Amino acid sequence: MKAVHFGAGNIGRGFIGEILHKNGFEVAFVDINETIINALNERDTYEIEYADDKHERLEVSGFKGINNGQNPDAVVEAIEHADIVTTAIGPNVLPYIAELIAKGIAKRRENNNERPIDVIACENMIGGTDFLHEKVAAFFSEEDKAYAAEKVGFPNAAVDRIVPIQNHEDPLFVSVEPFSEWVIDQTDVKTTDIRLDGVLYVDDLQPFIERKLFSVNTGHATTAYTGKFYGYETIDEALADEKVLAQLRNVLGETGALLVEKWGFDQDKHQAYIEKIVGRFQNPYISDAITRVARTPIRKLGYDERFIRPIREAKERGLSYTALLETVGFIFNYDDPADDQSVQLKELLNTKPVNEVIKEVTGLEDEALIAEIEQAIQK
Ligand SMILES: NC(=O)c1ccc[n+]([C@@H]2O[C@H](COP(=O)([O-])OP(=O)(O)OC[C@H]3O[C@@H](n4cnc5c(N)ncnc54)[C@H](O)[C@@H]3O)[C@@H](O)[C@H]2O)c1
Ligand SMILES: O=P(O)(O)OC[C@@H](O)[C@@H](O)[C@H](O)[C@H](O)CO
Repeated sequence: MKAVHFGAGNIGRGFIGEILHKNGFEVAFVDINETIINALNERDTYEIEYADDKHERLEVSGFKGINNGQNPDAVVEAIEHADIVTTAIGPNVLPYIAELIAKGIAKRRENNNERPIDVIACENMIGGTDFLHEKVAAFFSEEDKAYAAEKVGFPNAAVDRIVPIQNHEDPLFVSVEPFSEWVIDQTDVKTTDIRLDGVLYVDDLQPFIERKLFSVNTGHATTAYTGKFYGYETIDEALADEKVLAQLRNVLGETGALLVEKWGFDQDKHQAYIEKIVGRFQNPYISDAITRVARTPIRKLGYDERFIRPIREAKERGLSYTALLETVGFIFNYDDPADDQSVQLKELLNTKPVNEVIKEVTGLEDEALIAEIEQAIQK
């Protein structure tokens, strides 16, 4: 079995690569990072270390690297012969790889390849694969469209594992938290004979992705932006401060109340899920930079993203969103000169009225809510 995976970064090598390897796949990692691609081609193995007191390691083998910037034809060829295509490159990058995926699918059609294939975006985004599908379909001919409707699955997915930025001499070595969860919407899967061990296949992904995004990611981002406000550099360091921990717990209390009401989750089980998350963030064997978790703040302020969507839905249901609003205030005040979106956000705030910036980045039209956000920013 063959897989093509876009993005040989932290989660790519540290989770998707792990699962594909354990399931016996040969993996072609596609990336523009020359150091990583060269290392993948020079070496037969790389190691994953599980960050706990045992420090166990897994040796991953059976891979190669393709630089899509330098060798796009090799990517098309790899997709032509693959059983599965996965991505973990960041939502903003998905449009840039869409054409290559479309070309690979067109090649399969031209060669009368009857074997189905699934394309799965493993990004932190609701409807990530739907978004990628839309971008890929824009490059389809009418024949490709008909072929893809029959032979190409685009299932949405949720992935969860904390993989911080790696600073090792070995560019392939990756240290990951032991916990992991990969959930795939099986209703859109076309390769029904492939069932990846380590993946949960479900009929309705929505409760899973919302639970993950609005607990793990809303909580993580809350820790990062609140932590940065109080002068910290890493997530574990920030959570040692009771003010940051309290903000995290308050936010997870608000999204938890929403999720329990919306999806009918068992209250106690959800509380246990929250406790697990707090423990994961406090993992002493992981040092996760606030700049990584807080990266691309404009994306994180999006209409369907980890803050604005739970705020909108909590408001609709008459639930509390005070702590979520406070965190949004911290995001608008976030400053990382090395993050393009942070710089862009500052520029917007320096050149336009605050309520206009809020509308622009959040997509909100609810004037009362916009005013509440403005107050939170000023506070
Ligand atoms: N790291 C985590 O803890 C984690 C967990 C779950 C989900 N995710 C999601 O996975 C995605 C990737 O996150 P990450 O932390 O692994 O980031 P990362 O920066 O470590 O990896 C992204 C990789 O994509 C590559 N890339 C960028 N542009 C590219 C292009 N045009 N073509 C090919 N490759 C390109 C980069 O060189 C990099 O190696 C994000 O959507 C993130 O939200 C991350
Ligand atoms: O990847 P982002 O920028 O959407 O979010 C940053 C982190 O919260 C995220 O990468 C988590 O580590 C991950 O989602 C845990 O599963």
